[in-house]
Amino acid sequence: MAKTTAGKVSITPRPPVDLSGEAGWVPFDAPALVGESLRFVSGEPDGNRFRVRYYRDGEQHLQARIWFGPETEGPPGHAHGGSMAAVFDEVLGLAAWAAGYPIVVGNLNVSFRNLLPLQKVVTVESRVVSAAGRKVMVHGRICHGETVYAEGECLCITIPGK
Ligand SMILES: CCCCC/C=C\C/C=C\C/C=C\C/C=C\CCCC(=O)SCCNC(=O)CCNC(=O)[C@H](O)C(C)(C)COP(=O)(O)OP(=O)(O)OC[C@H]1O[C@@H](n2cnc3c(N)ncnc32)[C@H](O)[C@@H]1OP(=O)(O)O
Repeated sequence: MAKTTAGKVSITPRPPVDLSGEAGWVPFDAPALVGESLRFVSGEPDGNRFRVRYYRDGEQHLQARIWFGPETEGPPGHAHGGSMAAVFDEVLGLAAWAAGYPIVVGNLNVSFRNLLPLQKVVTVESRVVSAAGRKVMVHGRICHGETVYAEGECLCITIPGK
């Protein structure tokens, strides 16, 4: 933390983080699919909130590598639950779009399983598990290795005319 000449507090940018994917993952260009609107989570790739990179795995599932920066803090030293919910809203909604469904999120259930330490790179896995009529169900989890930090169940509703 440092004071600028105008007296405002500025937060020192953190160094680059490794958001590389696993073998067989292919980078996924989210803005090319849905435009530049995903700024709440993905908008500051060098900032201190989230840093995100999207991939598709060998089975075409959307995967995200996400760094939860210091500005996502909730419990001291750990990510705010709402920050994890925001990540699920974007990643699971985007997973439905990537699977060909023009949707908005109608309902999102999040189970917080473990406190997520700040400044950790985690993986957000996603699976489109069903599609019936206008309802598309997408499941996901925020995890690192064997540790699951949160699980999300997302009911997406297709937008008529899109
Ligand atoms: C001007 C609109 C622009 C829309 C966006 C356009 C383009 C988007 C372009 C790019 C997208 C960019 C990024 C995409 C990637 C990630 C996005 C992030 C995800 C989000 O950040 S997105 C924001 C948060 N999201 C909302 O802001 C939604 C607000 N909301 C609504 O817009 C309506 O509420 C809607 C459309 C959901 C439904 O409204 P509706 O009138 O079209 O349809 P209806 O109510 O009849 O529901 C039909 C059937 O779904 C069931 N159903 C509905 N809602 C349910 C619920 N909550 N729980 C359980 N079941 C539910 C009903 O029970 C019925 O089921 P049944 O047919 O069996 O009766």
